[in-house]
Amino acid sequence: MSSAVPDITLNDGRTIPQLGFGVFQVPPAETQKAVETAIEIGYRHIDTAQMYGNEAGVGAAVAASGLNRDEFFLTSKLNNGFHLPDDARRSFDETLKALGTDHIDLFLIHWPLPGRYNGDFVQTWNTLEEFYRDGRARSIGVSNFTQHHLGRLRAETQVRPAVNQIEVHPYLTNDDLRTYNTENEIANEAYSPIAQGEVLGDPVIVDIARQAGKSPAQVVLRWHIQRGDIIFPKSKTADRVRENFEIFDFELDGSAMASITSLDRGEKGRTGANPDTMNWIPEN
Ligand SMILES: NC(=O)C1=CN([C@@H]2O[C@H](COP(=O)(O)OP(=O)(O)OC[C@H]3O[C@@H](n4cnc5c(N)ncnc54)[C@H](OP(=O)(O)O)[C@@H]3O)[C@@H](O)[C@H]2O)C=CC1
Ligand SMILES: O=C1CO[C@H](CO)[C@@H](O)[C@@H]1O
Repeated sequence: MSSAVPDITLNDGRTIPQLGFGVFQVPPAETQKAVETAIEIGYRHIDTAQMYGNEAGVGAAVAASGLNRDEFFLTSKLNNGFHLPDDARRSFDETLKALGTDHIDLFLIHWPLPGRYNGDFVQTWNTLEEFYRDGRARSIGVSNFTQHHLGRLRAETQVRPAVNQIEVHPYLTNDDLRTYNTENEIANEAYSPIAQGEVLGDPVIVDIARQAGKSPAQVVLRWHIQRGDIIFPKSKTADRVRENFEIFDFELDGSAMASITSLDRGEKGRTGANPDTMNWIPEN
């Protein structure tokens, strides 16, 4: 992969660019253009999901780029209504078709859905293991899993998740779960890295940004990079997409890192759903 973006090595030996572009809430009709802009800027890692309804736009942008498929790192996620094995197989085929590829770089279980399917995300994981073994998913992982979900996978399945994609930002540092992931060689992917914009006006962050000569978003994204997490901020605004990419020419010192980490509000800082109660299945 060519760019200043560092690679992280996953537990299966594959590598993933530490910075990518997320497309949650990018409308399907605008996704191709948004991803083309990101590709022009230099992004090669794109994070989508069946739930976002915009995989085809991602695929169209990759095709239009004229770059080789292996220049890209593409992630998608199994939608909540498709945990049963045959549904997962069918929807995985649709994901590959929409993305216009015969393999995906990383495929995740989007949510563990504790109250659905008798909580049997283990069976769902076994189905993702099939995709991994037949080579159509180069890496497999999970999202919104906590320690007890991961403990079951560890005890009852063969392939360890390569990543756990969880909410992490200065208002929800999620450090206990991050540490658990690290101890189990599961890479941390930090979603909603700027808390969907909510942390950008924080006086501590604004002050550090002023001193660094950078924007609040750049400072927060840099904080994630220095913590070693994989991030994929989302923006529909080209200037912001560029700004979010320009985070490799400065460094935060230990005191700035600690000040940002101390903004943690625990559960109160969460912007999305709680993994232990989230059972929502989209209508389609
Ligand atoms: N696995 C999961 O359950 C989840 C995964 N995700 C993934 O994580 C990605 C990122 O998280 P997301 O929830 O989108 O939130 P982010 O933390 O990336 O924030 C996105 C918001 O911040 C704004 N923004 C982006 N860059 C800047 C900037 N430089 N200055 C000011 N504002 C900015 C955007 O506005 P605008 O677009 O208008 O420019 C948008 O409103 C998602 O796209 C998705 O891929 C997210 C949620 C859940
Ligand atoms: O990725 C996601 C984006 O937001 C959805 C809810 O609004 C979440 O369910 C999902 O995890």
